[in-house]
Amino acid sequence: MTKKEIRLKYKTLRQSLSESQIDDYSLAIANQLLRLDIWSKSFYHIFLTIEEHKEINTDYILNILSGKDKNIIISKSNFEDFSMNHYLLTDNTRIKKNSYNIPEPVDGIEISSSQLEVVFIPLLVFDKFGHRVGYGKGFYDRFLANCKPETLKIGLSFFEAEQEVLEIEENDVSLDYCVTPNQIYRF
Ligand SMILES: Nc1nc2c(c(=O)[nH]1)N(C=O)[C@@H](CNc1ccc(C(=O)N[C@@H](CCC(=O)O)C(=O)O)cc1)CN2
Ligand SMILES: Nc1ncnc2c1ncn2[C@@H]1O[C@H](COP(=O)(O)OP(=O)(O)OP(=O)(O)O)[C@@H](O)[C@H]1O
Repeated sequence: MTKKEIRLKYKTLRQSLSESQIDDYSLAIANQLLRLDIWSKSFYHIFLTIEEHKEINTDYILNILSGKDKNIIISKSNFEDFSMNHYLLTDNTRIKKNSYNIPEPVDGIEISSSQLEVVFIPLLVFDKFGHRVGYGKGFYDRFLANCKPETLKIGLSFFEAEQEVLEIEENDVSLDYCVTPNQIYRF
């Protein structure tokens, strides 16, 4: 399938999920993550849920991270150049939704991409090769290109892998792992 076809398929699939399914699957994904050997690092980047797009509820992962006393980093997206700036999440961080319904920090201590050790990545679809497809603005491809090569890239998905996504481009950054409610994929 092409990226366009595949985006439509998974947007529709997501919209069919009930609130309780989203909650159950999000918890299952967080529990799967505990089985990965990724917990000895310090700097973890996580996305905040766009509820309107029925994304994974990342609150469970945030709880794990704060329970383990990790540095938690969240981003602000710039829709003019599709870049992201990263900030340390603290007890004082004020979060506000932007015009795309993405919850974002208002301000805070800025962290550079090169400091990140683990990045949890939102996606619409992934395939058996670790290719990922998002909303099509290239935010994460640009962001991940600025991380160190050894930074762990972990996709989170409600649905299992597609056989193959066509039209993969040079800029598309592949995943190291993808975690679903039922499975851990290693690439
Ligand atoms: N929680 C979260 N944060 C994220 C991402 C994500 O996928 N999830 N992104 C991952 O890259 C970037 C933001 N990318 C986005 C791109 C488009 C739209 C959006 O609303 N686009 C269309 C229509 C949406 C649709 O396709 O249904 C619009 O303009 O209305 C939102 C976020 C950075 N932060
Ligand atoms: N590192 C980069 N530098 C410049 N342009 C880029 C880069 N990465 C991706 N792009 C461009 O961004 C556009 C969208 O890319 P793509 O379709 O892969 O987005 P996506 O991965 O689905 O979206 P997102 O990362 O926002 O979830 C493409 O035109 C692509 O060429």
